[in-house]
Amino acid sequence: MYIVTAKEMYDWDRKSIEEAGMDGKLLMENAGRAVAGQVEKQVRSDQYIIVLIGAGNNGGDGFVIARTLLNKGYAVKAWQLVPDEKIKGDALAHKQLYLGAGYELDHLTEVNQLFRELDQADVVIDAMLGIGVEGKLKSPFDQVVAYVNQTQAYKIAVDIPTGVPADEGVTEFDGLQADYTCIIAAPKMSVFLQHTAPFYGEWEVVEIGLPPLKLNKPSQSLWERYKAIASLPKRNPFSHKGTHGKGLLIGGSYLMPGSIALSARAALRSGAGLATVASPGSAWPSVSSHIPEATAVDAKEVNGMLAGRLDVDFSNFDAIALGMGMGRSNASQEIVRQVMEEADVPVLIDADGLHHLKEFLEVLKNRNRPTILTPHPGEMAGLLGITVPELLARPFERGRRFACSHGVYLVLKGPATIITAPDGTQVVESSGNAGLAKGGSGDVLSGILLALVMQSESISEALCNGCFLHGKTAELLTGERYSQSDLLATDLIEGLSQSFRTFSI
Ligand SMILES: NC(=O)C1=CN([C@@H]2O[C@H](COP(=O)(O)OP(=O)(O)OC[C@H]3O[C@@H](n4cnc5c(N)ncnc54)[C@H](OP(=O)(O)O)[C@@H]3O)[C@@H](O)[C@H]2O)[C@@H](O)CC1
Ligand SMILES: Nc1ncnc2c1ncn2[C@@H]1O[C@H](COP(=O)(O)OP(=O)(O)O)[C@@H](O)[C@H]1O
Ligand SMILES: [K+]
Repeated sequence: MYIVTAKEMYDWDRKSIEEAGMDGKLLMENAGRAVAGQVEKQVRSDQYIIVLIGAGNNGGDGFVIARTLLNKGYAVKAWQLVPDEKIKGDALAHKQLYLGAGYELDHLTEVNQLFRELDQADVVIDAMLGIGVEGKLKSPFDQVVAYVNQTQAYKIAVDIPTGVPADEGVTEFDGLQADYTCIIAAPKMSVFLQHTAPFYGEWEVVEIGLPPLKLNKPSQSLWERYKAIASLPKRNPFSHKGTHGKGLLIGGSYLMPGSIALSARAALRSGAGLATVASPGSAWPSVSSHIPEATAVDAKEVNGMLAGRLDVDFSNFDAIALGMGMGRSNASQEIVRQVMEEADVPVLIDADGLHHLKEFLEVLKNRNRPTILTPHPGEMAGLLGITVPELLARPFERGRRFACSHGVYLVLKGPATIITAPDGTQVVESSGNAGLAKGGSGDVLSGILLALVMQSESISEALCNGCFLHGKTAELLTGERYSQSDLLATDLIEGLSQSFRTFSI
């Protein structure tokens, strides 16, 4: 499923009408009917529904929704919030169909009158503004949105909650706080941004009859369950341990032995054939006690942290993951540089590895084999030299620019993880929950990603599937045995079995 900007959505609309011969009024009918269908699943016919209608095509959808629900016997009142002359084009055509069907329309003359009605409503359908919103909400929408937000009614937004921008980059706005949003045709970018996503509530996308073959393909899409099921690695009955990849994991330190142990264990639980750990000797007993299946290589250390160069032939491995629990000692930086310059295999860099890498980012451009960076927003902001709020205001654009200019795969982690390929293609993986907001989940993810990179033809698919398994495991576990509060990274590793059995079929 594609993720669109407002411009891409308008472009789809235009192409459907101008090049594929669709009729704008038909698209609006389809949109309104599809939304009404979702409303019917959630609302009883004895509940009092108010539909709030604005001036543009979002308001046009509102007329269709109100008419469709009234046709089916629902208790609906439609309120037009703008003067008659503001309603034009397809929206006007649907207003006329609404009135032609004999239904009543209330006009906003005095807001307190509407507010009294809103106090009585069980359900409010927000068809005030959609993707056409520009700037801060003007009167009366600013007052109406503020009032609706504090009512008890169940709030359903059409396409996008009023006031919320469709695109990234706008951080100051007043938005309607929806319980549920019925999104038209494709999710907008703001569904996945941390400052806008909460306004959507639960959301679903409805299909409205746009002709897919005639539409431009946006460079952002959403990773979905069916894609994971089709592309997760399958075990060959005649395989041996070498078939599934020999991974080298570099990291850990005397005071942080847990991270690398979590990564190594997650890699083996995710199908890797062999996991070899390069950690300081002082950390190794602790690491091996958590993952006896892993082997070790000798590594020099100073003050319990990796130091100097590793005496390892990187060509003996199929991929490397670097940085988990490594610590930030200057002495460890040399290893990061060595791996980046000498390892002719895919390399994943996480955590403290990213901190060291920041000092010599130019090395990325010289690598012949894939490099994967897996920062959380704090680490990404550090790589870019900006603040976290600056990053989160435009994570798609910032991430794309960085991945393209440095030639890397970027896994920008968060509630919605944005995976960018070096060609700028972006996939959002949005599974998981706040059970993952705990130290160690990132280390588990690194191990899963390492394993999948070694077992997949496509790096992008491996990264999407790795994030999918990580998030889905958290969902499965918190739906059964655990809660989001008590879930540990170690539980996540053991829970991977359940995800593989569910999705890798
Ligand atoms: N394929 C498709 O794309 C389909 C799209 N469809 C639907 O169309 C929607 C997009 O419709 P759209 O383009 O008419 O924009 P929309 O969001 O209704 O707003 C425009 C109005 O808002 C007003 N306005 C703007 N900013 C404002 C502010 N700050 N404060 C106050 N007012 C403000 C602006 O007023 P003006 O500035 O002109 O006074 C103008 O009148 C889309 O979300 C979906 O629901 C479906 O029907 C089916 C097919
Ligand atoms: N609220 C959340 N919802 C979904 N996923 C989350 C949430 N919080 C964190 N995650 C996921 O958990 C992981 C945390 O990684 P990271 O911050 O590197 O953790 P750590 O370094 O502590 O192990 C990422 O994959 C992130 O996407
Ligand atoms: K809306």
